[in-house]
Formats: sequence, C-alpha cells, structure tokens
Amino acid sequence: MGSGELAQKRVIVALDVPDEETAIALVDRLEDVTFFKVGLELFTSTGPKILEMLKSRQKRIFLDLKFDDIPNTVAGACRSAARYGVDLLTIHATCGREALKAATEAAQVGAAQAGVKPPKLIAITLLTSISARQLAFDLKIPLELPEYALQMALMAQESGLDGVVCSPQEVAQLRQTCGDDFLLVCPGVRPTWADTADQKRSLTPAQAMIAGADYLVIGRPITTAADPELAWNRICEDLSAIA
Ligand SMILES: O=C(O)c1cc(=O)[nH]c(=O)n1[C@@H]1O[C@H](COP(=O)(O)O)[C@@H](O)[C@H]1O
Repeated sequence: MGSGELAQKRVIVALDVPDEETAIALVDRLEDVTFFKVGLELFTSTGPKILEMLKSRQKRIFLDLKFDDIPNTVAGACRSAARYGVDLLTIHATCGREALKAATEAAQVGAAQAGVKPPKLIAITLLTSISARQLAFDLKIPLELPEYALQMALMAQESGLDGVVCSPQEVAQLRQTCGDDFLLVCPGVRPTWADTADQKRSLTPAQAMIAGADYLVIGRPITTAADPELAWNRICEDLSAIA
C-alpha cells in the first residue's frame, strides 16, 4: 500500500470548527482526506447544509451527535439523522440497552424512509477524555476502566449496534472479545509530535491501527496545525510504515 492509502481509507478528520466557511476552507486544503467527522460544534452552527457540502465533494461522513436520552427520544433522533445518508452515527452506550435497541431499529427505519443506506450506528463506551482516576472518583464507577469499556461494548453489541467508539488503549481487548465484524473507531489518537490536550488515553496512529482499530479519528493535530496538509502527510507517512 502506498504512502497515504491507509490513512485515506481509515483516518477520519474531525472538523471541530465554528462555522461553514472555516470547514470548507479546511476540506478544500485537505484534498486527499476522504472521510470527515461533523460533530456538535459544527452541526450546531451550520445544521445539515454542512453534510450537503461534504457530499457534493464526494466525502464520507461521520455525524457525531452523541445522542444521550430516553429510548423514545434517541430513537426519534436516530430516525431523523439516518435520513441524511451519513456513514457513521454516534450514541452514548450509557443510554442503556432499551435505548440502544430502539435507536438501532429507528436508524434503519429513517434510512429506509429516505431511500438511503443506513448509517453504521456506534456507541461511545467511555469518552477518551476520562482517566481511570476520574472514572473512579468523579463518576463513581467501581469497575476497572478496561472492564467498564468492555461491558459498554458488549451491551452495544448485544443491542444490535454496528460497533463502538473506544480509546486506542482498549481497542486490542475489544477486538479480541467482540470479533472482527464489530467496528472499532478510535479518537484520542496522537502522533508523537502532537499535544495530547484533553485526551487522557492516547496512542499514536500506528499503535492504534496495529492494536486493531478500524478507523482513527484525528482532529486538532491536523486542524490546528500551522500547516494542516503537512500534518496530514506526516500521519500518512507514519501509517505507511505499517501498511
Ligand atoms: O465520538 C467521538 O468521535 C469521540 C469520542 C471520544 O470518546 N473522544 C473523542 O475525542 N471523540 C471525538 O474525537 C475528536 C478528537 O479530536 P482531537 O482530540 O482534536 O483529535 C473530537 O471531535 C471528539 O469529539
């Protein structure tokens, strides 16, 4: 595989920017990137027109709205979001089993109503900004962090979801337990030259991929770099070493 091919297939760039203009400028600079994530900041600012912009440029879309509510409400949200024809959609595993099942069914219904391919629905196991210490002392969860992430992933799998979002530090264990057909998407990935910022359970892109991630989500190391194309190319080079 040539330099860049692995990154083009399996790295999702998080467009955490405040407005459409900034997003378009980044997407047009990063012309080799094929998969973008639209999250809470950008979607709240622009609404669905940002998705049309990405589709008109033939980009794949991860719509990361991290739904977290009662079963009826998350089902409605997933039904609506699935109509946009996006590739990936997120919900928090902490919504619980009933909500996860309702969301899975609703995403299928919404996509069918709109005549589009259903999104892969993936659950957040435990945000990558939470450390083992915060899990125990702030969230008062009495399980070890890897065990907690595993339990959330298993509940998502049993509820019919397509996969989960997890930190690169848990991906090997989840791959082993959940099998090859379960999507594992890893944010909190940091090249050695980038600032970890608020991410607490990081690995490098190559380490995360070797550990079994299907997709890596990388934002600020690229989007806030003085030269985003150079940052992207450096990540492509790191990954080409393992391709
Ligand atoms: O769902 C996500 O994508 C997500 C889950 C998670 O546990 N941690 C996490 O960082 N993310 C997202 O992944 C992206 C990471 O961005 P950077 O930290 O800038 O690389 C952000 O858009 C987060 O919203």
